[in-house]
Amino acid sequence: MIVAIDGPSGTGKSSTSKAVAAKLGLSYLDTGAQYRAITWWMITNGVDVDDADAVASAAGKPTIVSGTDPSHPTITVDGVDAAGPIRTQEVTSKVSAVSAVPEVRERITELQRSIAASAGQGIVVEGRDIGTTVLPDADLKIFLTASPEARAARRSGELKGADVHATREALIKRDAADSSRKTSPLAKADDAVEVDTTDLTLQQVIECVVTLVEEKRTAA
Ligand SMILES: Nc1ncnc2c1ncn2[C@@H]1O[C@H](COP(=O)(O)OP(=O)(O)O)[C@@H](O)[C@H]1O
Ligand SMILES: Nc1ccn([C@@H]2O[C@H](COP(=O)(O)OP(=O)(O)O)[C@@H](O)[C@H]2O)c(=O)n1
Repeated sequence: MIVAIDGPSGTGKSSTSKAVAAKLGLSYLDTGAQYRAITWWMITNGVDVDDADAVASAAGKPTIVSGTDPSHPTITVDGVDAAGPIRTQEVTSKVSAVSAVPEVRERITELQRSIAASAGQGIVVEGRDIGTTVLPDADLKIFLTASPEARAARRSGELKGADVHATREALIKRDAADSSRKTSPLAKADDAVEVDTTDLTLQQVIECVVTLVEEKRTAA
């Protein structure tokens, strides 16, 4: 069972995917964490993230390893735990530039496909282009949405004290960059089920996705 969950930032992809995977005994992959990890490596190694050629030449250098246990997801870069550093404002503001570079996407997509192929019990993979590009044959595709206001309120709740207005503007800017890039943009697959989470609790979203997976399993 391969489940692809895509959507913009703050729609609930990570929390939903982790909970659904844990409940159904599936593995879990946060593909945004992988793009954040390669961005962190570029920053740490002095690569100018706005120089696409420099990013492309360095794309093959870091070794990124994702742990796929939904109750304890991990990410390392060259053997170093990157879970903390990949969540800084600096990485968040630079990740869209790095993830738009085709050589980066090629490398990370290959990694994602090999992780999905080796997940014995199945996997929930969340990101921006999973249903459209990475795993177009996924058994179930979900596209989560929510209003920019709801997403900004959720995100600024996490980043304690962050200004909701500034958070909303940053989210909108990142979505626009992710949706307009040439290679594998953020997009809903034609066969994805769209779930608007604006007025749903996280628990309701989890139940909705679990029901959809169970329906697929029964039909298979
Ligand atoms: N339906 C929901 N209602 C309220 N808060 C939610 C909901 N879904 C997720 N959240 C909260 O919003 C924040 C962002 O969720 P997250 O799963 O990280 O989104 P994404 O992975 O899409 O960026 C988290 O703090 C999460 O607990
Ligand atoms: N499949 C994916 C996942 C993430 N990304 C990029 O990685 C960034 C960070 O993704 P994320 O899922 O960690 O973002 P948040 O929703 O947590 O803010 C996105 O803004 C995209 O630029 C991507 O290009 N393709």
